[in-house]
Amino acid sequence: MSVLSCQDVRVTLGGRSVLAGIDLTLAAGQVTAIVGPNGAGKSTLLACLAALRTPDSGAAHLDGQPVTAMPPRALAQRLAFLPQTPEIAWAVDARTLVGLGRIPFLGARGGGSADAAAVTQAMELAGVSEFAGRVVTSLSGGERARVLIARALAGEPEWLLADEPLSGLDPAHQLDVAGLFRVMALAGAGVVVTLHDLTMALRLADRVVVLAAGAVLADGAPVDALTPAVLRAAYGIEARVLAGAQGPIIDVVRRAG
Ligand SMILES: Nc1ncnc2c1ncn2[C@@H]1O[C@H](COP(=O)(O)OP(=O)(O)OP(=O)(O)O)[C@@H](O)[C@H]1O
Repeated sequence: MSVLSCQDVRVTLGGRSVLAGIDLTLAAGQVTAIVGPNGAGKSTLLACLAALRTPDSGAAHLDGQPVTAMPPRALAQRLAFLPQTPEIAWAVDARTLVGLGRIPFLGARGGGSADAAAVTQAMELAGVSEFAGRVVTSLSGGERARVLIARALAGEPEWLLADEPLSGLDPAHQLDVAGLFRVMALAGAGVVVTLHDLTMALRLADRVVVLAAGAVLADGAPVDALTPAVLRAAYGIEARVLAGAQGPIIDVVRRAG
């Protein structure tokens, strides 16, 4: 079973400690949600795990190898990163964009039938087959977000690190994408997502890591990590965990006094 981890990761930006020594060991086959207030360091942590940022000290490892020392192509064959605000500068059609997810696997002669099949399957899984011929810049924000999820899936990654992948999606598509993450985890992939929707974190994740001010405040099964006391300390809110029809929901009552 693949393991993605980081040890004593520290990042200082603009003279401020953004990550203050993070230790995490993430197992594949699980959905892990990283939650926490704005500026807590969630995106910075994800970037360190994906080798997109080199920490000032400490390191992230994939199966014991420092991610920043792995050849980018080898890492990209195993790990896909979905940024929070992806830019699409090219007016290409959606199928071409999703095909970019196969780049780490292409040989000198370009893609073959296996690559084409992976692209088709990724578009089906993400529910974007109907957009195949549409120019991506003409798609709505949520449609584009799902095409980018398909691009990440096209590489059939062992690890998917996604920064707020559900923001901008309507409730039905949030459920679809959450279900997709579950299917990936059941198939053995490691899925790590940052989320602001705490009820979604409760329902979607096997494990929740609560970051606040660059430190891990809680880490465990969702109902153990997202307690009223943790939410008060992390966000400064009074919240209740209620029984909903489909499982627990988090009712945010007010700011803590
Ligand atoms: N280049 C930079 N210079 C100074 N500070 C920075 C820089 N980049 C990020 N930061 C700060 O680092 C902190 C952590 O940012 P990060 O994007 O990791 O937070 P986050 O938890 O993902 O927040 P959000 O929920 O708002 O997306 C923020 O306070 C941010 O302003």
